[in-house]
Amino acid sequence: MKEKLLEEAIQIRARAYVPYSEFPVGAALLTSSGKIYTGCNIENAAYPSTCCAERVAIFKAISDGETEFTEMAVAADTKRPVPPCGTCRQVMSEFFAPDMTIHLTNLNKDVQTLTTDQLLPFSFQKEDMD
Ligand SMILES: O=c1ccn([C@H]2C[C@H](O)[C@@H](CO)O2)c(=O)[nH]1
Ligand SMILES: [Zn+2]
Repeated sequence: MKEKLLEEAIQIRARAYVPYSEFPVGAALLTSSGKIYTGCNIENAAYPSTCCAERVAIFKAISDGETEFTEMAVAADTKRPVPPCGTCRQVMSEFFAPDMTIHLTNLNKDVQTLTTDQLLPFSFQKEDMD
């Protein structure tokens, strides 16, 4: 499944709306029921209104009623496997198990696989507000 997710993440970059950065990113998220949700980055003339590929994929899945995820892939044309931004890491920590695997890649298919907790250790959680 890892290879399929990497391929889908690379392919969905074609749908990215990136007139400002010209830097398309793709993501593919696997649910525990076996469904794949893809996402691409969607930019805006008001730059901070941009949504990253990772969050588009996660929010598509959540809005479809999905709650359990097993694996994610993220791809961009980078020298090293693309590192997700801090906001996406925080959103991943909200919805993914601490030991869920996230495959980061580039167009050479160099892959770095990390867990949610490795991407954002000591993340703020809803239990911290109890
Ligand atoms: O992991 C990442 C890193 C960057 N971007 C997007 C945000 C913006 O559209 C562009 C440049 O930062 O890349 C993502 O979608 N995911
Ligand atoms: Zn991000």
